[in-house]
Amino acid sequence: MPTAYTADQIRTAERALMARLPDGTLMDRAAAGLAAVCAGLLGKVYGTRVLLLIGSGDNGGDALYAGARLAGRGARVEAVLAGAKTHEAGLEAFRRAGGTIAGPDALDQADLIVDGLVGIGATGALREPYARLAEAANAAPGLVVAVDVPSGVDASTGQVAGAAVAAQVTVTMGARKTGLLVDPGASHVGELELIDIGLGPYLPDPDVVSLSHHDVYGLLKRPMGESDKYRRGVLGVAAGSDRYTGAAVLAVGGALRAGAGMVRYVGPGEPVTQVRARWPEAVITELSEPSIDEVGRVQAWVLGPGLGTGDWAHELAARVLASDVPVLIDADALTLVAGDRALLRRTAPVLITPHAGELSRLLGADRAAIEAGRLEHARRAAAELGVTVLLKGSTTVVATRDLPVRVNGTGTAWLATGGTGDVLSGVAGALLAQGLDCFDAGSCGAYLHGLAGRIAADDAPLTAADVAEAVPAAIRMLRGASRSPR
Ligand SMILES: NC(=O)C1=CN([C@@H]2O[C@H](COP(=O)(O)OP(=O)(O)OC[C@H]3O[C@@H](n4cnc5c(N)ncnc54)[C@H](O)[C@@H]3O)[C@@H](O)[C@H]2O)[C@@H](O)CC1
Ligand SMILES: [K+]
Repeated sequence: MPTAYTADQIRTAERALMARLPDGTLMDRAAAGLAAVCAGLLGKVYGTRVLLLIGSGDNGGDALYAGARLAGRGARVEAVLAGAKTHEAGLEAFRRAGGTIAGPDALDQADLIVDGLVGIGATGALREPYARLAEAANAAPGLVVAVDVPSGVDASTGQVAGAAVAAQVTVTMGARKTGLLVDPGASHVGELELIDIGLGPYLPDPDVVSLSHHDVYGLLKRPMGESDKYRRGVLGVAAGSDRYTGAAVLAVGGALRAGAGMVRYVGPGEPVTQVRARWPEAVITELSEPSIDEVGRVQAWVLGPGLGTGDWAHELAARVLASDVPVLIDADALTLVAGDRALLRRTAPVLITPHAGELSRLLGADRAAIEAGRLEHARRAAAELGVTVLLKGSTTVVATRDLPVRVNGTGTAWLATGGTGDVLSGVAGALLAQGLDCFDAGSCGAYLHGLAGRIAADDAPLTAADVAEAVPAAIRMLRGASRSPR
């Protein structure tokens, strides 16, 4: 399971490791790894032009030592010294190897630009001249390799407060940093290369984790010989209204494709007609009153897509939430809960699946602040509301109390289209009904949904129905990856 850490966690581990090693060993390991990645990108190192952007700390030191190694292999290496001071020993090694100092104009001639401005020691938005150099590097024609963290990205949170380097490759030292996995930071990273500097034994419990194919395949339930549809999990779906019918069709579709043993759909006349036409597999209860008394036993509910937010919807939500099984709350039901927090007073578990706008209503926080600080707000919602939170968006994160947040690594920008959230609630709901807890159902649901999105899109537009359709292919892909040697 890939793990990531805050800057403070990394520093503490580095101190413990450094105490056991001769001075300079870690930086030497870091620089060797960085130089090897740069050499791989350059192909033939001899005769190429490399430009280092050097800040005042050890991040610049890494870059200078790596630059010295590349100069030793015949590259023409220049450094722009951006800080009031420079890592002395690194600069000396760089000069000894034939490296020279240049002005920012040299950026345009470089085949490869190494961003050694700041790493885990940065605080706040990049100051000048760093900010200007970061933007010039992004505009220059050469490949950009970030050392440890793209400068301008907060290593611990992924927040980007101003200008930031957008790298093609980020070479990170010792362990992944949380900010490399969470947007907006994650979108500045490019390919992520992890250099082993021996930090492993000194690392604490991770700040965040991201699941792999193998992890998700291991968490999913598979039908056994004695399974029947009831044992495979019955999901109730309370969704749709006479005004919004599509959401119900998509949520039921997501649930069926993700392997629910049975889906019991409840709703008013219009969506019932649509669901019946599209999904003859669903068992349907048409509601004239907002009640679930006539619905048979279910192991979990999905509540909310297209439900509406009037009195009828409120009453149905109250009835579903009064049940004693896990409930996934999405879309309109999140609006209902934001207006009436008492609905959340229940003993069985709750998984909420908001996007930033829905979470802003639940927390009374600014939407832009949530987009900028996804982790912090997902954690806060889990703590304040006592629920598991799946915060949707460019990086989906799943938070629950007292466990490292799970950051979803699948997905594609093509998923940002109407109805995909309804499919996700069906997929995660099916996993809840199969007996996964809210945290596993949310994180595996997001993972499968993202993977299905990639399969469905294949670099072209998709519809929400395509995503539901691709869920079985996503599950097969997990199986294939889990079988092959790792
Ligand atoms: N500590 C270690 O043993 C190792 C550290 N390594 C490298 O060292 C880095 C950390 O080095 P440092 O702790 O020296 O910190 P950094 O080099 O990340 O940055 C600190 C310097 O940047 C300046 N700075 C901070 N915020 C700024 C801003 N917003 N705009 C402009 N300047 C700003 C500070 O004044 C300080 O001089 C890691 O990211 C990694 O690259 C690696 O060599 C591995 C080993
Ligand atoms: K950097």
